[in-house]
Amino acid sequence: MNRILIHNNKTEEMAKRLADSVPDADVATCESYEDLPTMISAFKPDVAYSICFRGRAGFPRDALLGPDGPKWIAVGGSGVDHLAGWDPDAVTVTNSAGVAAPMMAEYVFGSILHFTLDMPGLQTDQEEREWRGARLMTPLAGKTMLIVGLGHTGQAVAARAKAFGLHVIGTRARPEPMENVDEVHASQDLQSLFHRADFIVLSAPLLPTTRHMINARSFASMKPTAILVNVSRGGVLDDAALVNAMRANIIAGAALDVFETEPLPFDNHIWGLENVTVSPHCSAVYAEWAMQSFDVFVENLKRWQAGARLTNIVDPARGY
Ligand SMILES: NC(=O)C1=CN([C@@H]2O[C@H](COP(=O)(O)OP(=O)(O)OC[C@H]3O[C@@H](n4cnc5c(N)ncnc54)[C@H](O)[C@@H]3O)[C@@H](O)[C@H]2O)C=CC1
Ligand SMILES: O=C(O)C(=O)CO
Repeated sequence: MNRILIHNNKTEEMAKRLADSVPDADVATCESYEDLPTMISAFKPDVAYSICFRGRAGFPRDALLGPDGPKWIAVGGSGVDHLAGWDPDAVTVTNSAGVAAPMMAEYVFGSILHFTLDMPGLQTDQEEREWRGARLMTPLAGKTMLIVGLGHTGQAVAARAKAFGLHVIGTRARPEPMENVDEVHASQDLQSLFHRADFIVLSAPLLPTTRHMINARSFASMKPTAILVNVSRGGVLDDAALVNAMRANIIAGAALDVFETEPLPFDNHIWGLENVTVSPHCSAVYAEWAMQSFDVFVENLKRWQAGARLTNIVDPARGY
């Protein structure tokens, strides 16, 4: 019988789903970061379904990857940077990439439209009961969107971008032609693309090679009218460079869902920047997301028990 540990902040429904779908499993649950190390040494799980549900600070990575840790860690999201450095010969890491991609694409377009329809200006007029007349709208059709990271999320964004009539260019680790993307470029060509983009969407994994991939040099090449949306990881973007760029009006707007430090500290300068929206790492979160992600794991668990190859295995060097 397999020992399966569910490490999440809503374990009850998951344990029930597991009991229904995989009845011959010994299941334990843990809803905190603090209790996980003790739980792992007592229970010695074969498998852990684990999600980074409270931010990276205090995440019990070492317990999960330690000698009593599971042989398979199924991450209930897409990003696995909180487990960075795992040895793939000792532990297999899988994810649920793709589940939240449609939601994140809606977040991206909601954020862009917030700026292009001048929602802040309209809100001000309404609050002041002031019929100021037309505020200038910016149509999306004919503009260029640069998607940095054409994986599940990037491709979901691209599909919606095409419906808006955007010209879509993007980068990925292995460039190959793909639907809804007019030009797919290699990741190392990124710097040469910024000057063409009206909208820049970050959806690449955080790796040593992508840390601060968007930096002062990148901002210097962007259009002053550019709008940046980051739904990937805070570390992909150099926060200090962003603060400088926004203060100097080097770009027009930014929508940020992820930050180098999460939760974003009270005194962080980003909170007070003009033309910047801040959301607390929630672009993927909707009511059904947790269980839909868990279902990816359950299907994989059936494969594991049948001795078949797992899906969604993440390569630690590539991050996907
Ligand atoms: N804000 C949130 O709540 C969420 C954030 N994420 C973040 O977004 C990232 C992407 O998520 P998915 O689309 O599901 O991942 P995915 O694994 O489907 O795609 C990642 C893509 O990034 C590309 N890539 C790798 N290195 C690159 C580089 N140097 N430059 C450009 N592209 C590169 C790969 O070719 C791959 O196509 C995750 O790693 C995670 O960090 C994912 C889901 C939710
Ligand atoms: O799936 C991910 O990587 C997330 O960040 C979910 O919040």
